[in-house]
Amino acid sequence: MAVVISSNGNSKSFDAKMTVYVFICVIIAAVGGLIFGYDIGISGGVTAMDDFLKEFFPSVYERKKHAHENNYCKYDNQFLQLFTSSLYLAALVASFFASATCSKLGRRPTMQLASIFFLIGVGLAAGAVNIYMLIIGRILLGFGVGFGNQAVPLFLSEIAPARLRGGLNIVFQLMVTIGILIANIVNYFTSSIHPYGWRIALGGAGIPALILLFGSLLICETPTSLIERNKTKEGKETLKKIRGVEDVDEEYESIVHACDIARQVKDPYTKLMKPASRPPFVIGMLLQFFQQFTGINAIMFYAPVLFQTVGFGNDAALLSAVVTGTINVLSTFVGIFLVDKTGRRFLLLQSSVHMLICQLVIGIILAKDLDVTGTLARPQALVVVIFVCVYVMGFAWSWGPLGWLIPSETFPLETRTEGFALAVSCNMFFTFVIAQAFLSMLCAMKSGIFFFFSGWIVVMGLFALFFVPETKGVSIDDMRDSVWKLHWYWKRFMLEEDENDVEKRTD
Ligand SMILES: OC[C@H]1O[C@](O)(CO)[C@@H](O)[C@@H]1O
Repeated sequence: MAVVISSNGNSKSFDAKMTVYVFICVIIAAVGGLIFGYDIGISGGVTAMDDFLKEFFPSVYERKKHAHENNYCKYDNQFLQLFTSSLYLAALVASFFASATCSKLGRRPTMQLASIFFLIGVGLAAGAVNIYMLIIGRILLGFGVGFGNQAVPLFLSEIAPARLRGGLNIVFQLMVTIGILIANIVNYFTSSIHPYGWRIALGGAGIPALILLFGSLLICETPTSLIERNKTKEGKETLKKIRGVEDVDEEYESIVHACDIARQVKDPYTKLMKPASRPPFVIGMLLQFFQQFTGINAIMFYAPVLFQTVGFGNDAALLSAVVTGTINVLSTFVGIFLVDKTGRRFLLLQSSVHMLICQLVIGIILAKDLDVTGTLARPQALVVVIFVCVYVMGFAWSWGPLGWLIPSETFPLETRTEGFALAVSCNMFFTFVIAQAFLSMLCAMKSGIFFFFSGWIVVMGLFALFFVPETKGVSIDDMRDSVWKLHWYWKRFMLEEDENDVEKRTD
């Protein structure tokens, strides 16, 4: 599969306007990110709603009602965690199928399939009369996420003029954060609607799913996908339409050339295992692991539960989640603004120190000041919320968007989509692990969970310091010469590959 993705806008620039049509396409496609964010944000609120618990998890409800002591454990239930995490497991599996439909059928049909999965999933989850319907609904939503997260970033990158690709890449993450925020607001209002507020909350995802379904009838297929599937004439016409200029020959030729090279690589997954692929592969996969082990989703999924756990009432807990959601969105704009100015490394390193301090402060307050009923006095609870907010800020301008941006700009073209697909499924896998384990970990480790994540933040900060080179301003097709070959550690893999090539030639 051949995809031309540039994320820093420094690759060859072709004549192109930012057309209204491209703008509409970007907004419609990015609705896929919004649905993903909505699903992330909604489950924490729903699992804190009494009506929902009474209907599907009566034992958790009873425990919650009588929870005075051992407050950390009132939500610890594998089925309840499965409600949240089944979606990510399904998305992980689906992203491999989505990678195939993306190349065989195109990006647009893959997005349409995503919206159909979303709609059926929403119907089942919101209309659920038993736990099976609920979980199957979440699984179908997960298929939607898998198909959407594979197709949308590729679509955005291929449709955007080269000089705007970096910013547009982060629009995906921006929409994710907006989706989380909308879900937090919906949770806040629907929690007081009895007995079916939770159905409205889960059903809310139907609106963006419909927008994606009908909106995707208006948008075009990407030129790369058309040319890749030998629809060269249509590809060229589409390129003219989205670029708003008549002379697109140079860009058209470059896509044809990229497709030719990519076709020569018979097995991109084998190629990914070769030494020369080691730097982007290791960095791409580890960034996903680290992104999730910052502990962000412990906060995102369970913010309302977490705030309740540390002593806020139901309403106040949901409201605090709305505040963190707003900070998440606003701080992502900071990331968009800074990423090409300060560079990637600065953001990764700054935020590691920043997030480490926050996690430690939260951990220390909880360890010291939680009383026997598991609640905090108001002043300390307020400090916890403030540090959660400051923590979210740091994540939102660094490990959040860079987790998607760096893998999309460091793989060479011939393994770019496969590498990216692996990164997406890796992200889903670790999101699943955190979603499934967090409540049990919170129950077992108590405030220690924050020290656990602090430990990982130290590791990722050191990894960024020693192993993530700066890619700002480097053309994406020049990573090998300008980045990897000059890096103190990664250069050995380039030399190994060069030596292998020489040996092959002399044989
Ligand atoms: O904004 C936070 C959200 O961003 C992600 O890392 C995706 O990039 C999610 O896993 C997380 O919930």
